[in-house]
Amino acid sequence: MKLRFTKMQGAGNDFVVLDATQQPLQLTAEHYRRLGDRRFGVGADQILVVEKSATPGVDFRYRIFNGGSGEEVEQCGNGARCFVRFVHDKGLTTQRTVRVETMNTLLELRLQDDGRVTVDMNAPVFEHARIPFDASGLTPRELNGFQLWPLALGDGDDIEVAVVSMGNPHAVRRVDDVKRAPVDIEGPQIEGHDRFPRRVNAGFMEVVSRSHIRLRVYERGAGETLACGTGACAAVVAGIRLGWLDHRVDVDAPGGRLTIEWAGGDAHVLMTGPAQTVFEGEVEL
Ligand SMILES: N[C@@H](CCC[C@H](N)C(=O)O)C(=O)O
Repeated sequence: MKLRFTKMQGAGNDFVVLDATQQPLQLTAEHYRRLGDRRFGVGADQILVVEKSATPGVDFRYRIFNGGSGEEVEQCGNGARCFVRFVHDKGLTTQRTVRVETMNTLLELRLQDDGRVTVDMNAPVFEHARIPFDASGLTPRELNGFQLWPLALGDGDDIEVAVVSMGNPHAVRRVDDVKRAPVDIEGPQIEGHDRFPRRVNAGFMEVVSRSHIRLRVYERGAGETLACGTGACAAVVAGIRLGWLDHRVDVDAPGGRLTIEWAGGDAHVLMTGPAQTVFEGEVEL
């Protein structure tokens, strides 16, 4: 089977984007892993499938598959920005504000005049059952009315994480120097920790000032990526709840900068950042 694709990136988080608006795609997890494979396929952190929506008032549906595992997941912030760029560049819409449904949410996205995209990422979710996170028997450290949870890792060390869902699960750990953070060792241990029944994205956040953090994320099903949009939202939300950050924060990931705004409470999280096409191609699967 031959498949046309667009390769895109947002702050270095890279995607294979497939247009399924004209006819549905019948791909398996193995196909998605193959597309994500940097040696035997195209290479991408995630594969995004753009479809028509059957819901009134919603412009598109887009589905997200992790490139490492091939599993379908709920949410992808950098992917959402690339999705908007894609539907514009392909002439699938001329609207600058687009409404799209993912597996579990509706997002509203706005293509800015400078080419960046702002995504309304909805309100963060803290209920453990909805993350999901199993805190039974754990005693958290309270800070500013929010909790840091102890997590025992394989080597016997206990770390502390804040937990939040941005539609997908995140554990955020504060570190002194993100360049030296043990992302490659602790990342997989946190991702597969049995306190997270659906696994988790593991963020390592260095607080530079109240409006600036540095962040690395070991993503569920993809490994460490150059940026994670939902990870940036989760880190800023956790940092605000813990009293470390103000309401508008620049997040420097290894691949670029995202700006995250959150007023707290039930307010929606806004994420702004770049989205670019890298090349187009055809692949034999
Ligand atoms: N790169 C993403 C997140 C993609 C999904 C994630 N790996 C998961 O499994 O939840 C982003 O920009 O948010």
